[in-house]
Amino acid sequence: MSARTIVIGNLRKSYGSFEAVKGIDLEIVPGRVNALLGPNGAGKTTTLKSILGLVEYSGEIKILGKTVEEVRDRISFVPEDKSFYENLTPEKAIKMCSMVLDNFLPSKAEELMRHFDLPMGKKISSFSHGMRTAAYLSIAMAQSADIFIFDEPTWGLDPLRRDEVLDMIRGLSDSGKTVLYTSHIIPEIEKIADVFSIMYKGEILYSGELKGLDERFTLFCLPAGTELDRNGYLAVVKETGAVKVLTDDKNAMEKLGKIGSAKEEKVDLEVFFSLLVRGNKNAL
Ligand SMILES: Nc1ncnc2c1ncn2[C@@H]1O[C@H](COP(=O)(O)OP(=O)(O)OP(=O)(O)O)[C@@H](O)[C@H]1O
Repeated sequence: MSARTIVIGNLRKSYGSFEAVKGIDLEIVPGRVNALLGPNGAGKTTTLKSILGLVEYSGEIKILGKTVEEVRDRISFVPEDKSFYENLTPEKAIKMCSMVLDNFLPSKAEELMRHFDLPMGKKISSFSHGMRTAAYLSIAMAQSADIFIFDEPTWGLDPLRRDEVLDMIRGLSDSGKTVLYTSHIIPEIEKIADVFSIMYKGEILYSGELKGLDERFTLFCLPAGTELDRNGYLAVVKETGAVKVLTDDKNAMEKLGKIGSAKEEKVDLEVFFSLLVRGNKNAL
Protein backbone atom coordinates (compact mmCIF):
# COMPACT_ATOMS: atom_id res chain seq x y z
CA MET A 1 0.00 0.00 0.00
CA SER A 2 1.29 3.50 -0.83
CA ALA A 3 2.45 5.80 1.95
CA ARG A 4 -0.57 8.02 1.44
CA THR A 5 -3.98 6.49 0.84
CA ILE A 6 -5.94 9.65 0.18
CA VAL A 7 -4.41 12.80 -1.26
CA ILE A 8 -6.51 15.94 -1.42
CA GLY A 9 -5.30 19.02 -3.27
CA ASN A 10 -6.96 22.43 -3.21
CA LEU A 11 -10.41 21.03 -2.44
CA ARG A 12 -13.18 23.59 -2.68
CA LYS A 13 -16.87 23.09 -2.22
CA SER A 14 -19.60 25.72 -2.28
CA TYR A 15 -23.28 25.42 -1.57
CA GLY A 16 -24.72 28.27 -3.64
CA SER A 17 -22.63 31.33 -2.78
CA PHE A 18 -21.45 29.84 0.54
CA GLU A 19 -17.97 28.34 0.44
CA ALA A 20 -18.01 25.41 2.90
CA VAL A 21 -14.50 24.13 2.05
CA LYS A 22 -11.93 26.72 1.04
CA GLY A 23 -9.13 25.08 -0.91
CA ILE A 24 -7.80 22.53 1.58
CA ASP A 25 -4.86 20.14 1.16
CA LEU A 26 -4.91 16.95 3.19
CA GLU A 27 -3.12 13.60 3.19
CA ILE A 28 -4.50 10.48 4.83
CA VAL A 29 -2.10 7.67 5.66
CA PRO A 30 -2.65 3.91 6.17
CA GLY A 31 -2.15 2.03 9.42
CA ARG A 32 -2.93 5.06 11.54
CA VAL A 33 -6.09 6.70 12.80
CA ASN A 34 -6.44 10.00 10.94
CA ALA A 35 -8.83 12.35 12.72
CA LEU A 36 -10.50 15.44 11.37
CA LEU A 37 -11.46 17.63 14.31
CA GLY A 38 -13.56 20.74 14.04
CA PRO A 39 -16.48 22.60 15.56
CA ASN A 40 -19.99 22.35 14.12
CA GLY A 41 -20.17 23.57 10.55
CA ALA A 42 -16.39 23.47 10.01
CA GLY A 43 -16.73 21.51 6.76
CA LYS A 44 -15.78 18.01 7.97
CA THR A 45 -18.78 16.17 6.51
CA THR A 46 -18.49 18.12 3.28
CA THR A 47 -14.85 17.02 3.01
CA LEU A 48 -15.81 13.36 3.57
CA LYS A 49 -18.64 13.61 1.05
CA SER A 50 -16.20 15.06 -1.48
CA ILE A 51 -13.76 12.18 -0.90
CA LEU A 52 -16.60 9.72 -1.42
CA GLY A 53 -17.80 11.48 -4.57
CA LEU A 54 -21.18 12.22 -3.01
CA VAL A 55 -21.01 15.94 -3.86
CA GLU A 56 -19.46 17.85 -6.73
CA TYR A 57 -16.35 19.82 -5.86
CA SER A 58 -13.32 21.47 -7.42
CA GLY A 59 -9.74 20.41 -6.76
CA GLU A 60 -8.17 16.97 -6.88
CA ILE A 61 -8.83 13.89 -4.76
CA LYS A 62 -6.95 10.65 -5.37
CA ILE A 63 -7.62 7.49 -3.41
CA LEU A 64 -4.92 4.81 -3.75
CA GLY A 65 -3.84 6.88 -6.76
CA LYS A 66 -7.25 6.51 -8.42
CA THR A 67 -10.67 8.13 -8.57
CA VAL A 68 -13.27 7.13 -6.02
CA GLU A 69 -15.30 5.33 -8.70
CA GLU A 70 -12.36 3.04 -9.41
CA VAL A 71 -11.88 2.05 -5.76
CA ARG A 72 -15.39 2.29 -4.34
CA ASP A 73 -15.51 -1.36 -3.25
CA ARG A 74 -12.36 -0.83 -1.17
CA ILE A 75 -14.05 1.85 0.94
CA SER A 76 -16.47 1.45 3.83
CA PHE A 77 -18.32 4.46 5.17
CA VAL A 78 -20.45 5.39 8.19
CA PRO A 79 -22.33 8.57 7.26
CA GLU A 80 -23.33 11.35 9.61
CA ASP A 81 -26.90 11.13 8.36
CA LYS A 82 -28.06 7.74 9.58
CA SER A 83 -31.45 7.62 7.91
CA PHE A 84 -30.73 5.40 4.90
CA TYR A 85 -31.94 2.09 6.35
CA GLU A 86 -34.93 3.68 8.16
CA ASN A 87 -37.61 1.38 6.78
CA LEU A 88 -35.61 -1.81 7.08
CA THR A 89 -35.03 -4.19 9.96
CA PRO A 90 -31.39 -5.20 10.63
CA GLU A 91 -32.19 -8.56 8.98
CA LYS A 92 -33.44 -6.86 5.82
CA ALA A 93 -30.62 -4.29 5.82
CA ILE A 94 -28.11 -7.17 5.87
CA LYS A 95 -29.92 -8.87 2.96
CA MET A 96 -29.96 -5.64 0.98
CA CYS A 97 -26.25 -4.97 1.61
CA SER A 98 -25.43 -8.56 0.52
CA MET A 99 -27.11 -7.83 -2.80
CA VAL A 100 -25.53 -4.43 -3.50
CA LEU A 101 -22.08 -4.58 -1.88
CA ASP A 102 -19.37 -6.85 -3.34
CA ASN A 103 -17.19 -6.71 -0.23
CA PHE A 104 -19.91 -7.41 2.35
CA LEU A 105 -19.78 -10.28 4.87
CA PRO A 106 -23.38 -10.84 6.07
CA SER A 107 -22.44 -13.25 8.87
CA LYS A 108 -20.06 -10.67 10.32
CA ALA A 109 -22.73 -7.94 10.17
CA GLU A 110 -25.20 -10.23 11.96
CA GLU A 111 -22.62 -11.17 14.58
CA LEU A 112 -21.89 -7.49 15.29
CA MET A 113 -25.56 -6.53 15.39
CA ARG A 114 -26.25 -9.31 17.88
CA HIS A 115 -23.20 -8.25 19.87
CA PHE A 116 -24.67 -4.73 20.06
CA ASP A 117 -27.99 -6.29 21.25
CA LEU A 118 -29.94 -4.91 18.30
CA PRO A 119 -33.40 -6.39 17.79
CA MET A 120 -33.01 -8.10 14.40
CA GLY A 121 -36.69 -7.99 13.44
CA LYS A 122 -37.48 -4.41 14.47
CA LYS A 123 -37.46 -1.48 12.04
CA ILE A 124 -34.37 0.72 12.32
CA SER A 125 -36.65 3.80 12.33
CA SER A 126 -37.73 2.76 15.85
CA PHE A 127 -34.12 2.59 17.12
CA SER A 128 -32.55 5.06 19.55
CA HIS A 129 -29.66 7.22 18.26
CA GLY A 130 -27.11 4.86 19.78
CA MET A 131 -28.78 1.73 18.36
CA ARG A 132 -28.92 3.30 14.93
CA THR A 133 -25.21 4.14 15.13
CA ALA A 134 -24.49 0.55 16.19
CA ALA A 135 -26.45 -0.75 13.18
CA TYR A 136 -24.48 1.45 10.77
CA LEU A 137 -21.18 0.50 12.40
CA SER A 138 -22.05 -3.21 12.12
CA ILE A 139 -22.68 -2.85 8.41
CA ALA A 140 -19.52 -0.77 7.87
CA MET A 141 -17.29 -3.10 9.89
CA ALA A 142 -18.64 -6.11 7.96
CA GLN A 143 -17.12 -4.84 4.72
CA SER A 144 -13.73 -6.23 3.77
CA ALA A 145 -12.49 -2.78 2.79
CA ASP A 146 -9.04 -1.16 2.93
CA ILE A 147 -10.30 2.30 3.81
CA PHE A 148 -12.80 3.06 6.57
CA ILE A 149 -14.35 6.50 6.75
CA PHE A 150 -16.39 7.31 9.82
CA ASP A 151 -18.41 10.51 10.22
CA GLU A 152 -19.10 10.89 13.96
CA PRO A 153 -19.08 7.10 14.59
CA THR A 154 -19.92 7.31 18.29
CA TRP A 155 -23.02 9.47 17.95
CA GLY A 156 -25.49 8.54 20.71
CA LEU A 157 -23.45 5.63 22.08
CA ASP A 158 -23.18 5.17 25.84
CA PRO A 159 -19.63 5.42 27.29
CA LEU A 160 -19.06 1.65 27.39
CA ARG A 161 -20.18 1.12 23.81
CA ARG A 162 -18.24 4.19 22.75
CA ASP A 163 -15.00 2.81 24.17
CA GLU A 164 -15.70 -0.52 22.53
CA VAL A 165 -16.25 1.13 19.16
CA LEU A 166 -13.10 3.21 19.54
CA ASP A 167 -11.20 -0.03 20.23
CA MET A 168 -12.69 -1.56 17.07
CA ILE A 169 -11.59 1.47 15.07
CA ARG A 170 -8.12 1.24 16.59
CA GLY A 171 -8.06 -2.46 15.64
CA LEU A 172 -8.72 -1.56 12.01
CA SER A 173 -5.75 0.79 11.83
CA ASP A 174 -3.53 -1.65 13.76
CA SER A 175 -4.24 -4.21 11.06
CA GLY A 176 -2.99 -1.78 8.41
CA LYS A 177 -6.32 -0.35 7.24
CA THR A 178 -6.70 3.34 6.57
CA VAL A 179 -9.03 5.05 9.01
CA LEU A 180 -10.33 8.58 8.55
CA TYR A 181 -12.78 9.79 11.11
CA THR A 182 -14.38 13.04 12.11
CA SER A 183 -15.43 14.20 15.52
CA HIS A 184 -15.74 17.28 17.66
CA ILE A 185 -15.25 15.22 20.82
CA ILE A 186 -11.70 15.97 21.95
CA PRO A 187 -11.27 13.16 24.54
CA GLU A 188 -12.19 10.64 21.83
CA ILE A 189 -9.59 12.01 19.48
CA GLU A 190 -7.02 12.03 22.28
CA LYS A 191 -7.83 8.41 22.88
CA ILE A 192 -7.45 6.97 19.40
CA ALA A 193 -6.00 9.41 16.88
CA ASP A 194 -2.44 9.13 15.65
CA VAL A 195 -2.57 12.13 13.36
CA PHE A 196 -5.11 14.90 13.41
CA SER A 197 -6.16 17.94 11.44
CA ILE A 198 -8.10 20.85 12.83
CA MET A 199 -10.69 22.24 10.46
CA TYR A 200 -12.43 25.55 11.02
CA LYS A 201 -14.63 27.59 8.70
CA GLY A 202 -13.65 25.52 5.68
CA GLU A 203 -9.91 25.69 6.28
CA ILE A 204 -7.33 23.33 7.78
CA LEU A 205 -5.67 25.28 10.57
CA TYR A 206 -3.20 22.56 11.54
CA SER A 207 -2.24 18.98 10.67
CA GLY A 208 0.21 16.87 12.62
CA GLU A 209 1.02 14.05 14.99
CA LEU A 210 -0.95 13.89 18.20
CA LYS A 211 1.89 12.31 20.14
CA GLY A 212 4.32 14.83 21.53
CA LEU A 213 2.03 17.82 21.00
CA ASP A 214 2.74 18.98 24.55
CA GLU A 215 6.49 18.78 23.91
CA ARG A 216 6.43 20.56 20.56
CA PHE A 217 4.23 23.47 21.55
CA THR A 218 4.34 25.95 24.40
CA LEU A 219 1.65 28.33 25.51
CA PHE A 220 2.89 31.70 26.80
CA CYS A 221 0.57 33.79 28.94
CA LEU A 222 1.68 37.41 28.68
CA PRO A 223 0.41 40.55 30.35
CA ALA A 224 -2.41 42.32 28.48
CA GLY A 225 -1.11 44.93 26.07
CA THR A 226 2.20 43.12 25.40
CA GLU A 227 3.45 44.24 22.00
CA LEU A 228 4.24 41.30 19.71
CA ASP A 229 5.69 41.09 16.25
CA ARG A 230 4.15 38.71 13.74
CA ASN A 231 6.77 36.01 13.57
CA GLY A 232 6.64 32.41 14.68
CA TYR A 233 3.24 32.07 16.32
CA LEU A 234 0.57 29.53 15.55
CA ALA A 235 -2.14 31.40 17.47
CA VAL A 236 -2.53 34.57 19.48
CA VAL A 237 -5.58 35.02 21.70
CA LYS A 238 -6.29 38.29 23.48
CA GLU A 239 -8.21 37.68 26.68
CA THR A 240 -9.20 40.09 29.44
CA GLY A 241 -6.00 40.70 31.35
CA ALA A 242 -3.76 38.45 29.22
CA VAL A 243 -2.45 37.66 25.78
CA LYS A 244 -2.00 33.95 25.05
CA VAL A 245 0.50 32.90 22.43
CA LEU A 246 0.92 29.39 21.06
CA THR A 247 4.17 28.55 19.34
CA ASP A 248 6.55 25.74 18.37
CA ASP A 249 9.18 28.13 17.05
CA LYS A 250 12.37 28.00 19.11
CA ASN A 251 13.30 31.64 18.40
CA ALA A 252 9.84 32.85 19.33
CA MET A 253 9.95 30.75 22.53
CA GLU A 254 13.26 32.30 23.50
CA LYS A 255 11.98 35.82 22.85
CA LEU A 256 8.68 35.31 24.66
CA GLY A 257 10.40 33.64 27.62
CA LYS A 258 12.35 36.85 28.20
CA ILE A 259 9.26 39.00 28.60
CA GLY A 260 8.86 39.91 32.26
CA SER A 261 6.01 38.02 33.99
CA ALA A 262 5.54 35.68 31.01
CA LYS A 263 4.14 32.37 32.21
CA GLU A 264 4.61 29.12 30.30
CA GLU A 265 1.77 26.61 30.30
CA LYS A 266 1.39 23.00 29.11
CA VAL A 267 -0.59 22.38 25.96
CA ASP A 268 -3.02 19.50 25.62
CA LEU A 269 -5.31 18.91 22.63
CA GLU A 270 -8.20 20.80 24.21
CA VAL A 271 -6.10 23.91 24.83
CA PHE A 272 -4.44 23.58 21.42
CA PHE A 273 -7.81 23.30 19.65
CA SER A 274 -9.35 26.19 21.55
CA LEU A 275 -6.39 28.49 20.91
CA LEU A 276 -6.25 27.65 17.23
CA VAL A 277 -9.95 28.20 16.69
CA ARG A 278 -10.05 31.40 18.77
CA GLY A 279 -6.60 32.65 17.86
CA ASN A 280 -5.97 34.98 15.03
CA LYS A 281 -2.37 35.67 14.31
CA ASN A 282 -3.41 38.39 11.88
CA ALA A 283 -5.01 40.36 14.71
CA LEU A 284 -1.66 41.72 15.86
N1 LIG B 1 -26.52 20.72 1.48
C1 LIG B 1 -26.12 21.88 1.99
N2 LIG B 1 -26.64 23.05 1.55
C2 LIG B 1 -26.23 24.23 2.06
N3 LIG B 1 -25.27 24.36 3.02
C3 LIG B 1 -24.72 23.24 3.48
C4 LIG B 1 -25.11 21.93 3.00
N4 LIG B 1 -24.38 21.00 3.65
C5 LIG B 1 -23.56 21.68 4.51
N5 LIG B 1 -23.79 23.02 4.40
C6 LIG B 1 -23.08 24.06 5.15
O1 LIG B 1 -21.69 23.89 4.97
C7 LIG B 1 -20.99 24.13 6.19
C8 LIG B 1 -20.17 22.90 6.54
O2 LIG B 1 -21.06 21.85 6.85
P1 LIG B 1 -20.53 20.40 7.25
O3 LIG B 1 -21.73 19.53 7.47
O4 LIG B 1 -19.55 19.97 6.25
O5 LIG B 1 -19.81 20.72 8.62
P2 LIG B 1 -19.30 19.73 9.77
O6 LIG B 1 -17.93 20.19 10.13
O7 LIG B 1 -19.47 18.32 9.36
O8 LIG B 1 -20.30 20.10 10.95
P3 LIG B 1 -20.95 19.17 12.14
O9 LIG B 1 -19.85 18.82 13.09
O10 LIG B 1 -21.95 20.11 12.73
O11 LIG B 1 -21.56 17.97 11.49
C9 LIG B 1 -22.05 24.48 7.23
O12 LIG B 1 -22.14 25.90 7.32
C10 LIG B 1 -23.33 23.92 6.64
O13 LIG B 1 -24.45 24.67 7.03
